[in-house]
Amino acid sequence: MSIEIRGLSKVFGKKPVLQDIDVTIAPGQIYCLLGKNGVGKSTFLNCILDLVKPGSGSISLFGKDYHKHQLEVKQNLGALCEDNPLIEEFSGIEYLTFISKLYGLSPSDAETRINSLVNYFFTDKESLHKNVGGYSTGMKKKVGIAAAMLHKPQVLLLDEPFTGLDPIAAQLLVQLIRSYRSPERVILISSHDLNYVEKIATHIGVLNDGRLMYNGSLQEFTMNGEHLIDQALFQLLLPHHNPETNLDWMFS
Ligand SMILES: Nc1ncnc2c1ncn2[C@@H]1O[C@H](COP(=O)(O)OP(=O)(O)OP(=O)(O)O)[C@@H](O)[C@H]1O
Repeated sequence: MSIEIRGLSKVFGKKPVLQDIDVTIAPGQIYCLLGKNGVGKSTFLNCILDLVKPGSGSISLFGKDYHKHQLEVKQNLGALCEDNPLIEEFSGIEYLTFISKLYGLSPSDAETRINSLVNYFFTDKESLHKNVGGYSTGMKKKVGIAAAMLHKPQVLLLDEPFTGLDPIAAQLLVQLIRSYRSPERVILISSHDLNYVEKIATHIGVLNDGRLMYNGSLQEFTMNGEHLIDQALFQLLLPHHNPETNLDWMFS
């Protein structure tokens, strides 16, 4: 049931973004991928989603080679992409209904699941009957997350799920992700929101210079809670940073 990645590399132009990455993300884990802007987190997720073609390497999900068993793998995969593409001319309800049909849910199952997700995430349910094109960033994000989870995928990938959510919605998402975790499911999340990462992660991966600079448990990362997660990340990525460099002109 795991995600197995071996020798994954990707070059854009002349820039190596991912270099020979090996990682296994096991069932039951909530694996949070961290790293500076532009380091390749979305590229990594998009390779798993088959949205970006890797230069080399192999990806298998639940023991099945992605390319040999595309349909079976994709049926068990749910994803929120960073750009969260929705169909702007549909209402939120129409969009979720459309997604439920793509995954072959029966109309009654679809209705039950959509209603419960809508009740969970949206206080203003009226707006879900208006076109998605007029939604705020956070509302679109909630629709995207609901769409990713409607079919109860075994592998859930969420790229920056907290960005744009208000603190209430973000906390609801924290609870939802925690409850969704099970020994049969793998959850992989890319995020800069360390407060929320700290609440959900079982495992952490830190991408830097194309490689996984850290890959292990959250506990180990924070040295059993001795460090806050942001301190641990800062220490790992910028151990020699001098905050006093050359900004005197701004503060005088
Ligand atoms: N389609 C593309 N063509 C060319 N370069 C790309 C493409 N997609 C991404 N890149 C480059 O690959 C690098 C990694 O981008 P990516 O979006 O994966 O980073 P990220 O870690 O998700 O960044 P952020 O935290 O800012 O969202 C960046 O330098 C980006 O400019």
